[in-house]
Amino acid sequence: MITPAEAHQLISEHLFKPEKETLSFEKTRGRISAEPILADRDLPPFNRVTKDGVALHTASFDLVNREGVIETLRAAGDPQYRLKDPEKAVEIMTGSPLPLGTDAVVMYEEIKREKNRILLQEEVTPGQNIHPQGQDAQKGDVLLKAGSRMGSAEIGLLASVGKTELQVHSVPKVAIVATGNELVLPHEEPAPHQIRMSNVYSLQAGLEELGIPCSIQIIRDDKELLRQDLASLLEQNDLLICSGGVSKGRYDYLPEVLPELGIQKVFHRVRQKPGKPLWFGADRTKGKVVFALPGNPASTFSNFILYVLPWLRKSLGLETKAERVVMKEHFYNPSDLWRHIQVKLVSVQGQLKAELLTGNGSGDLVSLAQADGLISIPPQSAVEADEPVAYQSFQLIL
Ligand SMILES: Nc1nc2c(c(=O)[nH]1)N[C@H]1C(S)=C(S)[C@@H](COP(=O)(O)OP(=O)(O)OC[C@H]3O[C@@H](n4cnc5c(N)ncnc54)[C@H](O)[C@@H]3O)O[C@H]1N2
Ligand code: MOO
Repeated sequence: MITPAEAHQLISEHLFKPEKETLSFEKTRGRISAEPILADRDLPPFNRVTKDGVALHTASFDLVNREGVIETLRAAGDPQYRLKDPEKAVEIMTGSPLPLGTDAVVMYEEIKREKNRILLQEEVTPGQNIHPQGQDAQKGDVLLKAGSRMGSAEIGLLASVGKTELQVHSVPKVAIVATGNELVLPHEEPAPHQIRMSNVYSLQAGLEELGIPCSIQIIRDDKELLRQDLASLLEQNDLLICSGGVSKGRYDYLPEVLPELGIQKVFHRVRQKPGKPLWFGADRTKGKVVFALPGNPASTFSNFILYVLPWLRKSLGLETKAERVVMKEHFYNPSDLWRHIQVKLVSVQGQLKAELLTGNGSGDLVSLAQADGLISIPPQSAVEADEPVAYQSFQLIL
């Protein structure tokens, strides 16, 4: 049996090779850019007024008596105005270009006003309430490097620079496969010996959070059916994520059927709990990869987090950050397997610490829903309270 580190090494030798594709900017959520995003003009594009009030020229306006007259009114969206009489002021709105011939804006709250006459209540400094042209970025500046993940803020940025189409890395076509005769659909009433399938929906939701669409297929524990259905799924997809049917059971056919379909086994079984029976295989010539995850809910989910996600990250050219978290309490792992333990992050005197969740083993989906992530403890080793340990968050950011 191989170690988790050896499994990671082997997985990284069979990465998906993304191509470049162009998407409309609103559709890029979760995707990784394949080109830099440049400022198409200075940001802000003009000296932008940041308060509703009046613009004036500090050297010409009567700042001794702090009084003067409003020459005109301009709204945001009006072309830039040029002050005609330097001793006067322009009534101006947030978002307008600063009128030529003025160098400060006084907000309404600091003005007393009678018709067109104004009396300033406070000192005025040149440059106040002005967001200078090009202060955030200059035309041609790189705002986001190629390889950036498109989230909500990034999509707003694309809109602001008029980048309505973006080259991104393609993502693998993914099918999620549930196997098992005991499984029924979530809306069905299970017989006493049946269970509602849940794993595939966790995986689907996880992939969707990453901007990766997928299909779901349920296949009964029937060798011939598996052969047929998997063959057609392998035709149409780059990645299959199976859940269940990889252990020692009489009906655990995947390790036998997948190689018959050209998916060579890279490894089966990892020295870890949960998720020991993890099976990974690939068809190098066709560039297909299969993760067959053990069916217990906690095993499926932890293997997805610990192996499938890093595979996706590496395939898309993203680094995986090695996270660490401080333990709240002591833990000893007496077994010869790596233990991946669900933890909840709790605040202890202002510091986040990992509290162990003692669920009911790999089949326990209830404790999984309370966990924030997993810590990994090597075999026959202890971690003490306040000691940092390897941590993998359940937050599915690629
Ligand atoms: N003789 C041995 N038996 C088992 C071993 C072993 O080493 N020797 N390993 C155990 C471990 S560890 C795990 S984990 C499981 C993995 O088994 P399978 O991958 O073959 O999974 P199944 O037997 O099909 O299902 C296990 C369990 O999970 C439930 N399940 C399956 N699919 C779903 C789904 N989509 N949603 C919710 N729950 C699902 C299934 O009903 C079973 O209860 O094998 C041990 N056995
Ligand atoms: O490795 Mo299994 O996941 O303990 O139940």
